Amino acid sequence: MSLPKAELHLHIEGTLEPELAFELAARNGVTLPYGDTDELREAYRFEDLQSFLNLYYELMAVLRTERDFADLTNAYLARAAAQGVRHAEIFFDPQAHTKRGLELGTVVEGLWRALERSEAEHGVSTRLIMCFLRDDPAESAMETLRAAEPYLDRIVGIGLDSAEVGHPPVKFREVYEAAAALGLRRVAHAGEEGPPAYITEALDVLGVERVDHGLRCVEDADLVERLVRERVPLTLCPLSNVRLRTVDTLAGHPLPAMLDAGLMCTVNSDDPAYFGGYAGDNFDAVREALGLTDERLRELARNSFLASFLEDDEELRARYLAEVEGYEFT
Ligand SMILES: Nc1ncnc2[nH]cnc12
Ligand SMILES: [Zn+2]
Repeated sequence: MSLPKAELHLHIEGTLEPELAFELAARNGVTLPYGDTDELREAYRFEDLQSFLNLYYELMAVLRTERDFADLTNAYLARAAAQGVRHAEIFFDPQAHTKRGLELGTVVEGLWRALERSEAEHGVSTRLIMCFLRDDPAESAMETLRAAEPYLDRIVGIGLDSAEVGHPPVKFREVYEAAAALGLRRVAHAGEEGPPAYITEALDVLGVERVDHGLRCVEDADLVERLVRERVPLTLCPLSNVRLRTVDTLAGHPLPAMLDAGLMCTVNSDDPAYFGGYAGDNFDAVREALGLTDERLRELARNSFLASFLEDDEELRARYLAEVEGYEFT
């Protein structure tokens, strides 16, 4: 769907399509344990978040040089632009690369090569959000934050991702405090597989401004009421939820009830190469499976720009919002 939208929950490593994975493997002399792209696609049947993460981290082995990160990002931006994405706030997982021996600079410079040309080449404005792996020690996150200080002019904020259950937000209290002191915006995955209490903790202990997923808030009426009252944006990822089995079917997704409750929902793609679709595909899928009206879809698009970190360019945000209001559905 070409409805103008911002993508607020997108892991750049999760945009690695099988074809590009094999191309980069050949370029870098990396052997993948899959014969071809069809065999690799066969592996995209996930039981839960962890079974996906295992493949996600395995395939990162093909990303080795600045050029690889630039090519990956350019490929994403082209696909996103074709689906109406006008602004993208992009996550990356520095520790997943530094633990493989890459320099943080290789990753950031590579991403930046694509991002700095994105508005001119793809018509997509961008921001970069550095995520910490919550199943790694908090000390590693703190070291990563310190290592990123030379690049903070290119990084708008921090996030928290990877295996959620057993790794509550409070584990990263000091890291988030340090990031806040550096002027970084704060988001975190919470309530994807983890309990509603993790959402509350992300708000109260980490001071997050958006909750990534936040799906399981629906289990706690008081929490829903709070999220509505405080207008906390939730970056939902419907196709991801189906593939990772956090919902049984797309038709049973709580998105319509969440919108009816007054929650500030947005729709995003998470790891589109793995979950069957980019941002526009997610909009198409919820329209089809959940019967969302055009005005509901417009609300989701409006929310995406309102929830974006465009405070440094309110003129651009206003332009995007005007595009949303003027969009004619087909
Ligand atoms: N959906 C997701 N949840 C947690 N960590 C992730 N890393 C990449 N995608 C993720
Ligand atoms: Zn995610």
